[in-house]
Amino acid sequence: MHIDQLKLKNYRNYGQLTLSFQNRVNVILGENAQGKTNLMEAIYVLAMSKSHRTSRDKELIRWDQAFAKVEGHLTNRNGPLHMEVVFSNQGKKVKLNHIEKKRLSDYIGSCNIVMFAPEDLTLVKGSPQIRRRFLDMEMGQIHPIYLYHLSQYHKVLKQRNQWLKNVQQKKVKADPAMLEVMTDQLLQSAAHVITKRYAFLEKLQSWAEPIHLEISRGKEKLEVIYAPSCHVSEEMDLSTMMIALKEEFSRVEERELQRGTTLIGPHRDDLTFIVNERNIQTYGSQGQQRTTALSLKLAEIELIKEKTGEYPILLLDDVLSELDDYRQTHLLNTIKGKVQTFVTTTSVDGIDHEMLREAETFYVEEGSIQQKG
Ligand SMILES: Nc1ncnc2c1ncn2[C@@H]1O[C@H](COP(=O)(O)OP(=O)(O)OP(=O)(O)O)[C@@H](O)[C@H]1O
Repeated sequence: MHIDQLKLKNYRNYGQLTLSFQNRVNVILGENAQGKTNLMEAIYVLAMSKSHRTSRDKELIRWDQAFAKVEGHLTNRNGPLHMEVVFSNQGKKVKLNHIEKKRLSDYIGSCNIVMFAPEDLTLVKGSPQIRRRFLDMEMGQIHPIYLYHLSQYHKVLKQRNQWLKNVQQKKVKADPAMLEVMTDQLLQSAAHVITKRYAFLEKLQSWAEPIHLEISRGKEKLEVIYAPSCHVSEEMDLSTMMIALKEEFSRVEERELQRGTTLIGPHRDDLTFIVNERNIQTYGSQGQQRTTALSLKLAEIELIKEKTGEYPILLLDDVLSELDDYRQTHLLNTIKGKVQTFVTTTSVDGIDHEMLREAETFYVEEGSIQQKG
């Protein structure tokens, strides 16, 4: 799958912009703060209908403008595809082949994207939130139904948390029947989310392990493990998981009423990365963490290919220079000739790879772009 043309209107620091891309590698060159990441973000937004770096859609609209529009002509295995996202005061609208889609899950998944940005290098050591976000974003693309269960979960979680808070502040009575209704609703979506996460991780692991072994020159065995916030396990099917969750919720009920919030569930779950049987969150070197992040991204690319039948578009935002020569070469060799790739960098000096020499180059300066073949 690839993007042939991207059009932006009032997006971040771009007024109006139309760019045509090469099927393979496109290099976006420019000084700091000129709009390189904004361009990558726009491609991400086109695919996912939201930004990878902010949840506030308003930030995407160019200052003092009423709306922002990202539009793309793409080609996938079924032929040409037109995608469009508009942000305005009335919220967000998405269109697929010029037809508005009311449900985002009917839109997301039409264009698969893998983004590798400096933030991803904190995937291992950063907060659990970063790892959950990684799971949610990646899974949402290949299993739109996952997004449905996840949004149901968050909807009920919000209500349940509000109610628990009201009880804690003695604004409402702790009615056990009320709590049970909300808990039952919550654990149903929770069970869907958790079983799907387990299944996804098993697949991801099967791709990431050999990739990681290769990048570490045969020295490191990577395991990615789901770390749930309560006693559930991979072997449980959906109904067993619901029964287990019910027990877990009754176990923490009193504490939840005291604390005024939901203490267990997918919003508290995490991932653990083990290399050669050691947890690298605690013991990993910087290099091991980088290699892990890279292995996971490369695994995702293969996973998407396996699931959808075609390679995703790859966005490498300012990360090539963060990797050493060996990892850079490994990354570029892996994607060579098969994945449409966008690379941003302030300079190509330190990156010596035939792929970049053959690439289309775009120079970004203060929200305007010049193309050089
Ligand atoms: N909504 C907006 N409207 C107008 N300009 C914006 C908006 N949001 C961000 N900008 C501007 O975009 C620029 C940042 O662009 P971007 O993040 O793409 O930088 P970059 O080229 O990737 O730089 P770096 O190499 O430092 O990451 C800043 O000058 C910022 O002021």
